[in-house]
Parts: sequence; structure tokens; C-alpha cells
Amino acid sequence: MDGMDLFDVIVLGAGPVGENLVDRARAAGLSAAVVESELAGGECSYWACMPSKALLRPAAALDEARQVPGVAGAVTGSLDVSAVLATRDSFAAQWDDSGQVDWIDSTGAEFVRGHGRLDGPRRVVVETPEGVRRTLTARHAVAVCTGSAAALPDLPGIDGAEPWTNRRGTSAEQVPGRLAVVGGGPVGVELATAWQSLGSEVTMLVRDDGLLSRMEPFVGEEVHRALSDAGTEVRLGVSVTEVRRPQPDGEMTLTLDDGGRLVCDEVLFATGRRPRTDDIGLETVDLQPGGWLETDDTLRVGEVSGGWLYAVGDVNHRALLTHQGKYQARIAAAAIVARAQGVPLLEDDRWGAHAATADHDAVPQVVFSHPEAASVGLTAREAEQRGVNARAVDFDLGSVAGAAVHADGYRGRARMIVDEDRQVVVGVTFVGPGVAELLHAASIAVAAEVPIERLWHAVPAFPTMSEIWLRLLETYRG
Ligand SMILES: Cc1cc2nc3c(=O)[nH]c(=O)nc-3n(C[C@H](O)[C@H](O)[C@H](O)COP(=O)(O)OP(=O)(O)OC[C@H]3O[C@@H](n4cnc5c(N)ncnc54)[C@H](O)[C@@H]3O)c2cc1C
Ligand SMILES: NC(=O)c1ccc[n+]([C@@H]2O[C@H](COP(=O)([O-])OP(=O)(O)OC[C@H]3O[C@@H](n4cnc5c(N)ncnc54)[C@H](O)[C@@H]3O)[C@@H](O)[C@H]2O)c1
Repeated sequence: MDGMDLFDVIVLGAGPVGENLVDRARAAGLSAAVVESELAGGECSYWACMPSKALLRPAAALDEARQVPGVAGAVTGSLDVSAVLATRDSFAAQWDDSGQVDWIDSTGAEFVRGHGRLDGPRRVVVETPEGVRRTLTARHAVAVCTGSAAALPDLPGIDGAEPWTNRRGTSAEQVPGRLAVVGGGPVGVELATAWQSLGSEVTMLVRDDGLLSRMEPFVGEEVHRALSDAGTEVRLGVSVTEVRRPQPDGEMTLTLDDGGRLVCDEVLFATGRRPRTDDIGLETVDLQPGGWLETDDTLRVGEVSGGWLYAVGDVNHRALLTHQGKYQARIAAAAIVARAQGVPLLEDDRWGAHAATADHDAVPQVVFSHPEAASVGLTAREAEQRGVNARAVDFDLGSVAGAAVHADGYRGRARMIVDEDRQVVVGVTFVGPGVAELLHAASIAVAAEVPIERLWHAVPAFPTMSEIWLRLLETYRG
């Protein structure tokens, strides 16, 4: 065996999750290699989190300025679309990953460019862009961090129509005249908001009966209202049954299940994700290609004997979010290191150092719609499904002094879910401009299971929007 190609840990995929896992493994003194077939930094850096946020922030800033008396009159122009797109390009590092590769190099891990596949236990074969095959062997662990890709529905005509997915939806250089967005989840809502603000005439086609249906229902209602006010047509309870684009780059016609048709210049399918596991050699370790990789709380794939295979980030379907995948990477790296060092007992009990407990109970998410939506922990419906003796406490965020200072006519709502038996907060949801930065206090309350009686002593500063906490607690206590 070539000693150069033996590593303690091999990571497949250098998205945000793979990069973090490799960094933590190196920090603990393990040798590591990370294999990447496209761009180091993954979907998040180039076609997801970062470019979408760069597209969304300018219109949010403009709206907020227009809601401050005295400032509104000073804002007379409209968005500079080419400047917004240029800023987006720079947030996506012009789709050049050399900065990220330099960072990986600085950790002391080996970066291997190419498509990686498992080749039996603890072995990964990489096909490099130069056509060279390289075999890497892991002493302790292989971590699959290959992420997810857009899932397209199997519709007649879709193959030849070149629909947008999140990739074109975040990297397009031209603003389409008429854009149809299929799907009402975070991708659909964020990208509809962004392209509407840049000048597209947007129609959302959503098969559910509301937007952002995994959050509290009032979130979708507020976001729907704001999208409609901005000029987006939101159609609920409708699905696309056929896509026709007779000429490449020409207009397209979508056939709908309500008998209608929609003519548009581009269609963006934001209809969920599929795991990137179809071509990573899972069959060589007796796993089924193409599926999500199920793990235990140490992020280890239990079905594989020898305990050397981990699946971290989107690919395990626990929580498809960058921050949550990076949290898993920290936990997985700690577990790999502990096992490599022969630690007899892992701290894999609830909230232990080697268990990704937050994936079950305290996943924070911010959807950067206008208004923003932010949540952590359980919704009222999820609490009920889990059999929690829960009470939902609601408050109008707009009536808090800090919100009134933030914007004239501020609209927003908040809900806190209290576990009545344990007297702790198990879920919080906010919707309104600027609520993203309110969320971490909620994450701490939920993850730390702070007793309600102690939260009463956590005094929010006046006049900030955080006074919503006081109002929620006052409402709860009566
Ligand atoms: C439009 C959009 C906006 C989003 N916005 C946010 C947001 O604001 N905040 C947030 O937290 N989350 C957001 N997400 C989700 C976030 O992008 C993902 O959760 C995150 O990218 C997952 O990271 P990952 O490392 O698991 O996978 P990925 O980012 O998908 O990275 C996986 C990497 O593995 C590589 N790879 C795959 N197969 C192989 C192979 N066989 N060999 C070598 N390399 C391979 C890929 O090329 C890729 O670089 C958004 C998603 C979308 C689509
Ligand atoms: N700011 C953020 O945190 C952020 C932003 C974007 C995406 N993400 C993450 O990325 C993941 C993917 O997001 P998403 O919005 O693509 O997926 P999603 O699963 O959240 O929503 C998909 C939507 O498409 C609809 N849909 C699915 N199949 C359909 C079909 N055949 N026809 C019509 N409609 C269909 C669903 O009903 C739903 O409305 C999510 O888990 C999300 O958390 C996060």
C-alpha cells in the first residue's frame, strides 16, 4: 500500500460539512483527506445560501429604509440590478474555489480533486479530472458528506425544457421577464422574493395549501400576504402536469392540474432535494445507491459492519441546513476521534459530546423572505404529534416598542411553545422584518432547556425587539 494514500479519515465531499469535519479531525491530530468533484465550498457557497442571500438583502434593506420616517423621502431610486448581480457574483467568489482550497490546505488535510466512490470497506477510489485513478484508504473512518441536489418531478416535457433549479435560480445573469416558481418551501419562497425584487413577473405554483408549510401556519400567511403585495401571484393547491418549450430559450407553457395553463420565460423547480448517493459506490459496502443515508446520533451508518462509515450533512436527511450539517460535522469528528483513541464509553447520551441531539429538538432556521421567518424547536403541531403537553403563547410583534422604532407600521408575529409538564420552552417562531437576529436567544432557551422561572430573570433591553420575550412570558404567566 502507498503510505501517502493512507489517512486516518477520508471525507467524501468538500461542502460546508465535509470541510468542517476535516478541520475538526485535523485539529484533533488525525490525518485526513477530502475529495471534491466540483467546487470546494459545496452547494451552499455557490448555488444556495450565499448567492441567494446576496440577491435578497438589497431589496430588504430598501424596504426597511422606506419604512423609516425621514429616511423614506431620501430613498428615491430603485434597485441597481446589475450591482446586485455583481455583488452576488462576488459572494459566490466568481464560482472559483481557490480560496476554499487554500483554507483546506491550511488545515493540513490533503485536498483531492475528483469524483470519489467507495470501493469496499474503508477504501475510496478517486477519478481525477486528468483521468487518473487514485485509491485512498482510511485507518478509522470514511465520512460521506456528498450533500443533496434538486429533485425534479418526472413530468412530460421537463427534460427538453431546461428548467431552472436552485443552480440557475441563484446564478442567472439575466432577469427573466416572466418566472414561474414551482414549490412553496424555503427555496421557492426565497427565490420568488429575490427575482420579483429584481424585476421579474413571478407566479408561484404551490401544491400545498400554504407557503412554508413546515413552520407555524401564521408564517406562511404573512409571507404570502407580503409576496402578493409586492406583485407576486401566489397560487395554492395547484400542480404542474406538463412542461412544453418548443424552442430552446423560447417561452414555455406549463399545463396545470386545475385545467389552466401558464406561459412563462423560465420555470424554477423548487420541489425539494434528493441525496447525492447514486454514484458513490454504496453497492460495494452492501448499501442501496440513491437513498438518504440513515445514521445514529453519532452520525455513524449503523447498517455497515465495522462501524467505519459516517454520513454527515444533507446526505443523512436529518436537517437540510448548513449550520446544522456543520454542527453534525463537529459531533461526528469528536466521535471519530474518540473511537480512534479507543475511548471506552462515548458520551452519546442526550446532549452528550458525541450525540447530535439538537437535530431532534433544537434546529434553528431562518428563511430570508421579506418578512423574514425564523423558528427553532417544535411547532404547535409537532408538539401535539410528539404527545407533549404543550401550550402555544402568541404575541403581536408589531406592538413591541423596539419594533415600532425599527419600522413605521411594523408587522410581525411571535409564538412560544411551552412544555407545561417540564416548564421549559420547546419551540419559538417569529415572522417579521429583522427577526433573524432574534432567533439565537430562542435557540439557547430551547437547547439549554432554561426553566420558564429563570427566563423571567433574563431581562430584554428597552427598546429592542427582544422585548417580545417579556411579552410572551407575561402572556404565559397571566
Ligand atoms: C437555494 C438554497 C438556499 C439555501 N439557503 C440556506 C441558508 O440560507 N441557510 C442554510 O443553513 N441552509 C441553506 N440551504 C441548505 C444548504 O445549502 C445545505 O444544507 C448545505 O449546502 C449542505 O451542505 P453539505 O456539505 O451537506 O452538502 P453540499 O453543500 O451539497 O456539498 C456536498 C459536496 O460534495 C461534493 N460531492 C458530491 N458527490 C461527490 C463525489 N462522489 N465525490 C466528490 N465530491 C462529491 C459536491 O460537489 C459538493 O461540493 C439552502 C439550499 C438551497 C438549495
Ligand atoms: N434559508 C434557509 O434556511 C433555506 C433556504 C433554502 C433552502 N433551505 C433548505 O433546503 C431544503 C430544500 O428546500 P426546498 O424548498 O427545495 O424543499 P422543501 O421540501 O422544503 O419544499 C418543497 C416544496 O415543493 C413542493 N413539491 C414537491 N414536489 C412537488 C411536485 N412534484 N409538484 C409540485 N410541488 C411539489 C412541496 O409541496 C413543497 O412546497 C430545505 O430542507 C430547506 O430547509 C434552507
